[in-house]
Amino acid sequence: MNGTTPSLANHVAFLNGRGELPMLEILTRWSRAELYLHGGQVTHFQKEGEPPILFTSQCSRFEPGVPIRGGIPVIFPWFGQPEGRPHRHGIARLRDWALSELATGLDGSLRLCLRMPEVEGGPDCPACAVESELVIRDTLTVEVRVTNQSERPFTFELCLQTYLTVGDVRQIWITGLQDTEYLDATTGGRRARDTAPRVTIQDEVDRIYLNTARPVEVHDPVLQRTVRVEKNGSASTIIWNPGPDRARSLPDLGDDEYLHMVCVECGNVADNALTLPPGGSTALQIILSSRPGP
Ligand SMILES: O=P(O)(O)OC[C@H]1O[C@H](O)[C@H](O)[C@@H](O)[C@@H]1O
Repeated sequence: MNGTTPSLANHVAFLNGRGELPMLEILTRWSRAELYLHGGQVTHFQKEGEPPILFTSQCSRFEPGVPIRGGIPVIFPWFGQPEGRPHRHGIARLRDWALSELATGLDGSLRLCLRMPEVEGGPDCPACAVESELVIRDTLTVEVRVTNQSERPFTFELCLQTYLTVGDVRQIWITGLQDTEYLDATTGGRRARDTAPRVTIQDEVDRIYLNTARPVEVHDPVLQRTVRVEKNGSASTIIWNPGPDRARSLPDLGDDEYLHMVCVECGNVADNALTLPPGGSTALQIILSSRPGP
């Protein structure tokens, strides 16, 4: 390390997090983040002088074998609960990932690489490698790469299920999805087309928008800011808020917490599921940023 590179020790602490699970706390000159090796999951990202950008439930469980409710779960190799699959949203959010690289940039950014334990191949998932790379500064960049290490084509779904903090979900509006077809999970997956310039949320919303590469912005008049979710390598965007009734049925989400979150998930799911040839790789990237004003 040369003299101009900021020292890692001043920026990263290895801690026992909630439930005694291994956690990294990361400080940069712009921001603070937390990352659990469980699920390889970022659970906190906050810019100096702003409310957190990511939401994590106060009621989340932090236990081996159970997903963390909040932050940015990695969903792979299936989305939801297809018939015959053992867990909702796949295996990646249940595994303990390993830290493979940690480095400071000359500008003061922090870069981390993580690896999901090797999948040797079985009925639920063929042999594959799953890695992620995070860059933390005044923005948060997360990239997940999947490589098919098996000898046959591998079809799968992949998604970064970003939970964003909002002041009051009933007052936000979401842009970037106009004229996009979606599957509405609240009506059994019925197809519809969003013609409105803004998505607003007054009750449960659970939509898989298809064939859209556009960034999405969440405009928040209560927190007086706009959060932007840019993406690369993603054809689907999912918008989810459980609304009051579903929130009450989720044991790891407080009854009123649905008011303070919205998921803007980027990936390739449903019609946009990916197929990799043997040896093939794919990368999915999101970049989260915020600016003042709704
Ligand atoms: O409760 P989970 O398994 O974490 O799923 C939480 C939510 O994830 C996605 O957003 C899906 O579109 C929703 O249907 C689901 O309810």
